[in-house]
Amino acid sequence: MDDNNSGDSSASISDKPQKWKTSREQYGIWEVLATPEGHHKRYQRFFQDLPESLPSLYKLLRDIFSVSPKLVVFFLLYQLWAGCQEAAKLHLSGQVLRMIEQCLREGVPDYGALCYLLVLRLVVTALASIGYRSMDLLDRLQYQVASHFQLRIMKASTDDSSVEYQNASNRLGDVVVKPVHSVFSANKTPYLPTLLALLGELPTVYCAMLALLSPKSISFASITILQQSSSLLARHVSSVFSSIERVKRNLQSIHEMYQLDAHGSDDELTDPLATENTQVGIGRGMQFELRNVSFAYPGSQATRHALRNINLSINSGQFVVIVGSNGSGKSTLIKLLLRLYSPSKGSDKPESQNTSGEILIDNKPASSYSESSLRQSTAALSQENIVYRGFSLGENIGLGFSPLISDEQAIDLAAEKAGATEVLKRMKDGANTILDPLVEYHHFNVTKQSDDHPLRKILEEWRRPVEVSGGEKQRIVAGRTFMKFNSGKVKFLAVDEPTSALDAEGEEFLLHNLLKEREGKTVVFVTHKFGNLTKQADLIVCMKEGAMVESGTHAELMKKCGEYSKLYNIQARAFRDDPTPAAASEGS
Ligand SMILES: Nc1ncnc2c1ncn2[C@@H]1O[C@H](COP(=O)(O)OP(=O)(O)OP(=O)(O)O)[C@@H](O)[C@H]1O
Repeated sequence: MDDNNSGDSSASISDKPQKWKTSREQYGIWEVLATPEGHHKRYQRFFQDLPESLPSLYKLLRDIFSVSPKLVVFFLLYQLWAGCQEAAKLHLSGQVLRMIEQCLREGVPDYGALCYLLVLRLVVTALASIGYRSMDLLDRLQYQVASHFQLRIMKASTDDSSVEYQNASNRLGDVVVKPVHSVFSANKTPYLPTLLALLGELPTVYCAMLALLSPKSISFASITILQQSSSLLARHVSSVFSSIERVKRNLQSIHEMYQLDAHGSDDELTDPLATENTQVGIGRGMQFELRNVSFAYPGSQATRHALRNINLSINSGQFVVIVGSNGSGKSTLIKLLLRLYSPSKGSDKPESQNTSGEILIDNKPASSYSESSLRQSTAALSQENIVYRGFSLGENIGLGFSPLISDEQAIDLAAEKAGATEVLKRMKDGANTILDPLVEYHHFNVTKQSDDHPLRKILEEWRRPVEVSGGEKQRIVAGRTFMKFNSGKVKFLAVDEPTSALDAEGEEFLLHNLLKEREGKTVVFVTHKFGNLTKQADLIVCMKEGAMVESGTHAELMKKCGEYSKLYNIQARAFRDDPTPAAASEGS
């Protein structure tokens, strides 16, 4: 969003004299534009538009009725009842009080009439509570009406997809527009709210009984005080109940939050990474040792492990390349090194029976490091290109190291290393471009206004999509990784095939620049593309079906003529004049 005028609470937006006065205000990250209008003007406009809108309103009501006549009739009856119930309750209360007054004055109680009125009052209260619960049916009506109109819009604007929509909608069944757990628990306890509403009537029943049985022991003042204090009490009790309910719902999250907090602060004291940072500073990459690591994804239905019996040592500062066919476990291995998963994590869960082994980082168990310090010490670049909504492209890069999120120079440098400079230059607003700004309009139908309305013009401009290609997104995300290096704390760089959408030149540029950042870091790349990368690697790990089948340098593995050399030759063959397997098998 353009915030050039932030803080200017009533700057005029257009140069031309307009009949609209537009104000611009900043609320946090939101920039709010408005053309304030007096109430009388709004009503005037409403009444002017009314005759034109009446036929459409009539059609709408007819359509809603056609969707579900039964529910509509129920809705109307409910509205009628909702309007009457409070009046009925008030009327009956008055009758009961009059009857009690008569008892006190004349001392001759009319048992039958008083009991009749009390029962009637209780029935009305119960009906009011049941009626309120029937709002679920109205939710259902709302859902049916919404689907009906969505289908109509689809039919009018597009093609056959409306048939698919209708089928999908039919499959959804009679759902209500509410979280399913609230529907479930509401159905489980249908009588509780009614019972609570009836309990609220107890003071009235008590007064009536007292007036009948012992008229001398009560007075009007005591009845009034009892009624007032009991309604106050009922309100407080119900608010206590709802607070308990809220606490109950959030108890687990509160508990988890404090556990996280406690875990974080304990770890900070004992975290080997934190101590090393302060004692010897950075200067060497992380060292990894995997001992007999087997791993299955929690809850996975796969019949074989994602990783099987991996024994691997990665020395500090090494450049390692992991290769292997699809599904061989390369990304999983990286995720374990990044401790996004852990072979022993969640050992109390049944699925962890499928995971075993140990990962050591700098000769200490990976679990002895806090997750937060590991996150600080690692930088990961993967195939996922997430550009966060609501942030500018520059901020998306800056998020890699948030203390410098407003530092244009640092962002420009990171963008340059990732090959994203041209992407930013291409945009009208450069690094300030927001790909998909969050735009809301409220209260006032901007799109219905005349073409020269200032808000309409701005809305159209904001909604105009800014397109970037997949490769350009990859460059922005790579910029975020380069930004993270500014922290000076990164000791491990994990790169998982981040160049799938990049052109050959962009790929080479990015990989070259990433390798230039090797100093003081252990670097692990996952790749399908052999060649320069594997030839430069200190160690190549070759994976097949979850197992590590080979490891060594390019020259060592080519001599072995095993899995690595087979995969390498398949790629090399494509670049040879004589692409026959025989020619290819001659080696590197
Ligand atoms: N989140 C997950 N949940 C369950 N199983 C998974 C998950 N991610 C991967 N797997 C499974 O684990 C195995 C190894 O997957 P992994 O992504 O590590 O392979 P890969 O070698 O990186 O493959 P590719 O070259 O296609 O990226 C595969 O069988 C895959 O289906």
